[in-house]
Amino acid sequence: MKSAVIVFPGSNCDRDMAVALRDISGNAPAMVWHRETALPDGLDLIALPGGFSYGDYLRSGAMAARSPIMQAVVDAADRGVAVLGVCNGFQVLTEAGLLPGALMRNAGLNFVCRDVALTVGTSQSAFTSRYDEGETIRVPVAHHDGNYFADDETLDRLEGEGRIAFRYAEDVNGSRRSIAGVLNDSGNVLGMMPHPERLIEDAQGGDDGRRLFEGLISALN
Ligand SMILES: NC(=O)CC[C@H](N)C(=O)O
Repeated sequence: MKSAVIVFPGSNCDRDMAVALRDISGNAPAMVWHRETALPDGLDLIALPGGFSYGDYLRSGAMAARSPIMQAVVDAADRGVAVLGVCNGFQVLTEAGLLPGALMRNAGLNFVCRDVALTVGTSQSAFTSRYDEGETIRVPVAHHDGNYFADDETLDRLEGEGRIAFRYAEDVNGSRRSIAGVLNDSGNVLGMMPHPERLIEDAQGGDDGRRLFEGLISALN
């Protein structure tokens, strides 16, 4: 599998994402600085990592979504290349219009940094194929802007089309309908606030995040 990790000024989970992709796929991803305007040829996966791009100024992800590389990311997503946005990466994907909705300040106005229980919303996507629908997993979150908002019509459509990949199984940040991760209408773009790349081996306290990468890699190979 050929992958790339986009690095923005203020990204801080780019190396964790690179280690997860390298260890699980056997190939190190290309690290692509946000000022580039083209991606490497033949990519199977583009990962937008967590962090605090542009210091979260304006709105989390808003300025990164306008970085030069993002046009190439949008074009690749439109061609069907898999795109995974984690935490700040999810915020960038909504700001770039690749996913519906917005990530607002957490309902409690606190930065939430802990493992949370998630329910898998669908196993009918490359990203979630190694999970069972309805399964509960534990994955860490670390964010202050994870409160997912979309209007009722959008939420109904996401539910009806099986595009809610993960839900919080406990109260975390006030997200509407407990949404923790959503897919685009083609199923090749996933944004999620929890960090699967931080939980890929027992030394990290568990490996519930590993199956996301395993499923994706087997679907893309
Ligand atoms: N870990 C992260 O990616 C943090 C995301 C984001 N900047 C927030 O705190 O909401």
